[in-house]
Amino acid sequence: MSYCCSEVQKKLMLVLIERCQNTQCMTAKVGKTSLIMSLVSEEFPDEVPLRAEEITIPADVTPERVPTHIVDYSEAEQSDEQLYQEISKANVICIVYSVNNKKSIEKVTSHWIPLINDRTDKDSRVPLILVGNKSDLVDHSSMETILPIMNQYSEIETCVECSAKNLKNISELFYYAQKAVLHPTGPLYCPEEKEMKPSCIKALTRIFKISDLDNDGILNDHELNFFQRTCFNMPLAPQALEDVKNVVRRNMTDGIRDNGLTLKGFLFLHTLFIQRGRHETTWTVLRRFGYDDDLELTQEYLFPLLKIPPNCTTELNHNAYLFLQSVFDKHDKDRDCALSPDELKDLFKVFPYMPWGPDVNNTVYTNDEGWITYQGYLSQWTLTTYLDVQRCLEYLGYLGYSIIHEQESQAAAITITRNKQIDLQKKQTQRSVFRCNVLGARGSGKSGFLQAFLGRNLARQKRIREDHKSYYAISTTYVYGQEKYLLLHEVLPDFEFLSEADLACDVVCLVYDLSNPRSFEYCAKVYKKYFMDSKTPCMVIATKSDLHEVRQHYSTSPLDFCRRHKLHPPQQFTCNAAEAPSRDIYTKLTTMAMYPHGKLRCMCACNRCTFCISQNLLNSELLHSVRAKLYSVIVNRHMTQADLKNSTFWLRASVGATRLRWVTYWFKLHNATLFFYNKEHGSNSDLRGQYYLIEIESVREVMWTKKKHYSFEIVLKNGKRKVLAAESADLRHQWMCQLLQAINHPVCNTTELNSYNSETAPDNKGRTKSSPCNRFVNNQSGASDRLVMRRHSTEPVSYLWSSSHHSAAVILTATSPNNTDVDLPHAQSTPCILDEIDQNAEVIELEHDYDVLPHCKPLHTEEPIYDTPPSNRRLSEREPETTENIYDVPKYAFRKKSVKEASCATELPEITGLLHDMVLCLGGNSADWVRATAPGTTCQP
Ligand SMILES: Nc1ncnc2c1ncn2[C@@H]1O[C@H](COP(=O)(O)OP(=O)(O)OP(=O)(O)O)[C@@H](O)[C@H]1O
Repeated sequence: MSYCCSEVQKKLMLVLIERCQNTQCMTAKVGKTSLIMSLVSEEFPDEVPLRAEEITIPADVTPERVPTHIVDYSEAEQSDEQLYQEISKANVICIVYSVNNKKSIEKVTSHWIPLINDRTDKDSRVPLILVGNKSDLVDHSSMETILPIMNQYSEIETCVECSAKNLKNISELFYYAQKAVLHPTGPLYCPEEKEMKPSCIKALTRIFKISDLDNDGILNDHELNFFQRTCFNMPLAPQALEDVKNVVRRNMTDGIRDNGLTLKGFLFLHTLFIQRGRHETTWTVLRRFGYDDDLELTQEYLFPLLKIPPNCTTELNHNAYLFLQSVFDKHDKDRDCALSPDELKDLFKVFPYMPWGPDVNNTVYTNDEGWITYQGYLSQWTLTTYLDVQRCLEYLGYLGYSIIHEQESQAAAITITRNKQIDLQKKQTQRSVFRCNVLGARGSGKSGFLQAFLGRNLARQKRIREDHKSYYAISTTYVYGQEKYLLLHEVLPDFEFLSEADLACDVVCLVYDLSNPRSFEYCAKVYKKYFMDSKTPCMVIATKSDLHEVRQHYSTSPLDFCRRHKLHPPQQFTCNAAEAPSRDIYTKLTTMAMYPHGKLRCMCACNRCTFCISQNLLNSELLHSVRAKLYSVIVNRHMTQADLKNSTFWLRASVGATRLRWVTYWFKLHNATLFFYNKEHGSNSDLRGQYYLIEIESVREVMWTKKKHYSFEIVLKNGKRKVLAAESADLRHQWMCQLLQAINHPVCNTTELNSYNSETAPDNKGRTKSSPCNRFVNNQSGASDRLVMRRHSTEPVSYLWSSSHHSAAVILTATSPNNTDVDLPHAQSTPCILDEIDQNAEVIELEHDYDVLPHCKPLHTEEPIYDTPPSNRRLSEREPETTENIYDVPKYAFRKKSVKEASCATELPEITGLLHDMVLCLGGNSADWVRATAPGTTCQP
């Protein structure tokens, strides 16, 4: 339950008044000071002072958690002036009478209520509580006399009979006093009419609409649960939900439809709560949805604090877009991806006013019927967020963003971008919205340029009414695959009075009419005066390019002007075409805005100017082939030096995602590179690829038992592995030594390559182990890990292993299914791969980039196989605990529940909030309810 902050902070002042004007009355005191003293000391005082000291009850000991001041009034000690002062300060006033003293009851209406009303504003009447003390002295109730008074004066919130002597209803009296302040009846209900006030109906209707997530006019079970959880932090048990609906069904005909609660049923329930004195339920709902005591949305709710540092802009974040998307979907009933006038009206029903005027239709994309499309709708929100973030927050508040998305405040929807200066320094930006100011002389075609961005040609633009004209246009463009918003703003052509806002933007468009000789002059002047020394990129646009171009009456031509100022040449543009105008120019503008440092390629398409001619030359076939030749010469320079005649191995590589096919390659180690070719003794043209030794992290021997592959593995620094295999153990050893020496591994300078024959030492599961092997150099056994310098990787793994062919090796690239590290012996346990190796396969053409071979069939393994027992691996290399691996749910979710948690899990949710009140209000007759909700005798209007 969340109250509005200001409400919780409120200090509640309670004034108890009783005044005796004659001695007779003095002897018959009604006992207000005794009431205060009984509350404080919890016993009836024998001796009572004329007036109790002002008492402050701290928030944590009051039922509603509000600090409460109790002020006593004594005529003997205080003047009328002091009484009036206390009345004006009070939030609630208790008028105490004595149940056995008729005169004191009469004075309530004859004296006290008029006196208080005279001193308070009619619209903000202070709530009154009638307190009948000394109930211990009579055996009848004063309620019969009091009820008509309550009906007569709406400011009387409640009445309570109590006894200071036997402490009956003392704490209840103060509870009602607090309640009268925190949950007043006045704004909600009209006792005379016996119905809710229009402002309350309006607020609850808005709440209903927001909670009706699918906008079908019914709160279904899901929506009711969401509502209950949102307002009362408590879900509804399914049975309880049914009970509630049954209760509404019994009480009215159209309160339930299609098994859901209608607006009528919803309002009926709240009327009932209020009538039965459960105002706090309605108030809880109202406050949760941002309302204050006057049923206005609070400033804190609509305008949460949001500090925007200079040079930063405001954008909607992903969550906010998702929310707005759901709002659109909910109102686009005919699913045509556009909002018809009725749909738009329905969407804004939760607003106190219509926020979008007809100009919005000329600011964003619309469909053929002129209705705002989905894209247009999001664009308009983006525009509001960018130009006026406070307004955006307000609108989001009306739509209930923070409630539906369970956010702290509307401010959670906003992203404040990085300071633009930092973006410029770093030469990169994360912004999504870029502003382009469009400047130009009168009639130069600015409006046309804006409207063309929204896909409207001249014919369509002519249909726009002058009073519906917009000076903004916003839509999306794609720059290098990223979707960005470009916001065009038409600046009034008031040369002398361009404000800072007119100048501040990410890119400038200087527009001139090429058919008007006086048009360019304005652009030139504006540029020189405002933008020449700024870092804002500028683009000159020659509009109406379908018309005859005339010479501009300016000292230099537009093209020369652009050249002189290092601007792009003027971009020709027209919106006078049958089809929608091209969007290229807007993409270019966005690109310039995003990368103000970058140089765009020539954007002119005239094919006449120098820019176009050089561009064409650069793109020409001739230049391309020269460039390619140069490139290949440089790249191959290294290889031409290699002695290609010395190739001694041929290798195969896998191709195909589902079925492994093998390609044979010949490998050659030259200097710091391992080349592979299509052919044995292949020339440069047969070169298929290479590995640089610098990329090799380790080399080790691997082997498996079934096939006699003399294999060794190269682990690259990027985590990939290649398994090569020689036709004999000797050759493998030589290759390994060569490679190890090449990567400067010390082992190759020694005779430490072991002659351990793994074929003779399979592990007890029939798998082979990885082991260095070199029977020609040194036949020591053991130390099998010494050449193994592997690291576990989550990247795809590659295998290479030997074929039985002379001087050949096979390469297989595979991706392990779960990105787990799989070793070569593992591959042996997947016969599907091995069996498909065609040892005699012919050369098959491979993709050029060997390292990006298509993925092969995923490997299905029951258990991973490691060179070293998992316990020997470093902690970081170990597999996580299986329990953590098997379940998607994190481990902590499986922890043993505490007794409290366990009991919570099995129990049904506690019945509180809406349901609680429904049960209380509707479960029995009113007398039962009065007893249930208020111990002691209380009456409500
Ligand atoms: N390609 C074109 N061919 C012929 N007429 C055109 C062309 N483009 C625009 N116009 C016309 O030129 C006139 C001026 O265009 P537009 O209103 O776009 O200019 P503007 O710069 O926005 O003017 P203002 O400064 O008065 O707002 C309009 O009447 C428009 O119909």
